[in-house]
Amino acid sequence: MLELHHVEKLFLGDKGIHDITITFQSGEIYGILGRNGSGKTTLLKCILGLLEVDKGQILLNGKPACEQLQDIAFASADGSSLPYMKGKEYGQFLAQYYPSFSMEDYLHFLNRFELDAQERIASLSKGGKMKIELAAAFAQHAKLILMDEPFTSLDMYAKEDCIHAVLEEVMEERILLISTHDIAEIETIADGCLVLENGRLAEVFTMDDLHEQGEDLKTRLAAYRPEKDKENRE
Ligand SMILES: Nc1ncnc2c1ncn2[C@@H]1O[C@H](COP(=O)(O)OP(=O)(O)OP(=O)(O)O)[C@@H](O)[C@H]1O
Repeated sequence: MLELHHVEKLFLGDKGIHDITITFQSGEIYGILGRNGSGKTTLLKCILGLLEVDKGQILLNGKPACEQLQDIAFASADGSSLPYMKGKEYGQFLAQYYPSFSMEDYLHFLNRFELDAQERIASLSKGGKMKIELAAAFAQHAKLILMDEPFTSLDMYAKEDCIHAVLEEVMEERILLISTHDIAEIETIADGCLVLENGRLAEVFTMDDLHEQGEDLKTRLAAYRPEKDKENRE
């Protein structure tokens, strides 16, 4: 279980995230949605301990998440891999740090994503770099997997592969949080979504509830379109 209690991280000018309280159960996939600048990446970085929170608590299975980094995987479109390494070397590097990292699984995912393990990461395309991140995140066998914009640079086939891999990797003891603007993809895989607006938790819903109400993500998110935009479209 991942619990966030009144989490706050503010940058200059009151930007960041304010008073976020939410709980995710193991076995769940949640989409983190919201307009540009709404706080999605900040939230993920706080959970990962890359940003120190100003207030609040983040607990993974009852203990501070920042003390369990071995159990948290992060795949980001910004790239956290080491570009001067070859794909295979990067896996060997990670295996030294994460006891649960499986080199066999990592190479399996590289192969599945049609990546050459001997190619230098720096020379890969944006989508190629994202695939390295995803392969590393899946191979870490972490209890919590955080993905920041995983679909953005993937082609349609790689998106499909990624979706299948995500679904295969979800297990009872694991939580996946995916920050994304790709609502078609997240609608396919998520159990639920949370929406951030100006750094605050605007709403949380399960996909079952959404569909029972006869809505889809696109219609639900239309409520967050700025008034000016709405007027221009009418
Ligand atoms: N290191 C930082 N210093 C100052 N302000 C920051 C910093 N990081 C983020 N912010 C601000 O905090 C707010 C939330 O940013 P964040 O990157 O979390 O948004 P986001 O929802 O991930 O956006 P996007 O969809 O564009 O990726 C923005 O106003 C951003 O400018």
